[in-house]
Amino acid sequence: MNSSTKNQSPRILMFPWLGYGHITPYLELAKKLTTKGFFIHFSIELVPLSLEVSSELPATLHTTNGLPPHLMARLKEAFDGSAENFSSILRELKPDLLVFDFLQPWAPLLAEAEGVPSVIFITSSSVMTSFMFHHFKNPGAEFPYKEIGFREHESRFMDELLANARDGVEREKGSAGVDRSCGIALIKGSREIEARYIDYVSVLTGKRFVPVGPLVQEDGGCGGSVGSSSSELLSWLDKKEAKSTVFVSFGSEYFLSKEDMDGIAHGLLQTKVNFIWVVRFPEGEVALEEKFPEGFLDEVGDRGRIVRGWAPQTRILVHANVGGFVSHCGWNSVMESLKFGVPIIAVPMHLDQPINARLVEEIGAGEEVVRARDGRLDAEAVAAVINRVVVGDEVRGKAADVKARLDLKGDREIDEVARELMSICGKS
Ligand SMILES: O=c1ccn([C@@H]2O[C@H](COP(=O)(O)OP(=O)(O)O[C@H]3O[C@H](CO)[C@@H](O)[C@H](O)[C@H]3O)[C@@H](O)[C@H]2O)c(=O)[nH]1
Repeated sequence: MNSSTKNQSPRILMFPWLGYGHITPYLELAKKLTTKGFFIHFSIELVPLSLEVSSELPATLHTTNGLPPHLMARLKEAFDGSAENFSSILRELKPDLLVFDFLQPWAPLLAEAEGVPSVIFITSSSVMTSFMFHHFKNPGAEFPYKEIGFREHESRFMDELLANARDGVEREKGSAGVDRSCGIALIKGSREIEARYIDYVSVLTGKRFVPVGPLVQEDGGCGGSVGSSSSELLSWLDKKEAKSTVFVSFGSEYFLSKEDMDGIAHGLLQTKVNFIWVVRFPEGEVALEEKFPEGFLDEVGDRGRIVRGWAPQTRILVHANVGGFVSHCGWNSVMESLKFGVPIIAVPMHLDQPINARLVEEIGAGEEVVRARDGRLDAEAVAAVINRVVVGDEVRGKAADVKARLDLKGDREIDEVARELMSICGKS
């Protein structure tokens, strides 16, 4: 954008939390808003990592998952310690608006001191956000939507979330920064699938939540180039039959346990579907034979592809030969699958994922593999759900309906967001 456009356009400073699942929705929102006449500044690298944290970080670790708790606390401190740098950025840029993440609820206070209004943008689902606020505001009371909740074997996740929430309650009086958001709160998602949860979280917080839409690239990013190993993978997929292949991936942070690896591997073997499975391990490069059940890789042959570390997920999901997504139900993965009409075989792991998986079942665009009472992932259950979702018509049909509804909605949600933000910037 040239400097004259920059001078006339309302300028937004975006400040996501430094995690892949947070940065990408902020980038997608930024791209959409530039098409609606905004100029975007993007700030992510603020942490003074010279703080003793960096020397102690294990070399193979690429996420905060599995980070020793004392280092996690230190990392959080380092993030909070970036406040001073952030103030100077605000002073220098003097944006018309700050868009901030709920994990950095101190940012709007600094913006206020510089006379800059702020709007929160939450990258989690509305179902999860309303569920959490319900528990902040009404401890002990049952969530009004009965199908949404943790199962017995997942109770520790609820404890985990509430422990985080308690931290938030102490630091932010339970608002996670929503109170400081100017007029509205933005959230990733669409009224087409979450209307009642968007309304409920608005009631709970007294703040109008405005969904920004799925924020998924229309064509799965097919315009850009991919590396040679990815292009070889996509050529392999081209040769398979329509809707014959499942994509198996568990986001950017989680490492599967040995038991879950076995359950999924044996489950896949019991079906006839083709598959692409993205695997990563906390210890970095290890021999695949050590990680999969004995004989698995030979038995699979050309029916499956194992990808180490990272695959072009959206390109795979948009491909006509993909018929299902075995997913942990991270919110970005759910939105990508729904946007491309790919039915979900839900295998939630932790955090918000079980709640997102219940939503996927509720809207009918997928089915969950229900674990045994002790949390075990049963191969027969994995295979049965894959077969129902990929080979049967019912779930696929519902996923196609959801896609059609999201497509029909088009850019109307982002148009509304742009109108709201223009008015907060005082430009409408
Ligand atoms: O091989 C891969 C793996 C992931 N992705 C992309 O990475 C993102 C993954 O995001 P998500 O599905 O949300 O999973 P996580 O990375 O696990 O996200 C974290 O953040 C989410 C949003 O707050 C939460 O819902 C999750 O529980 C939490 O683990 C998606 O855009 C994927 O397309 C790839 O492109 N290739």
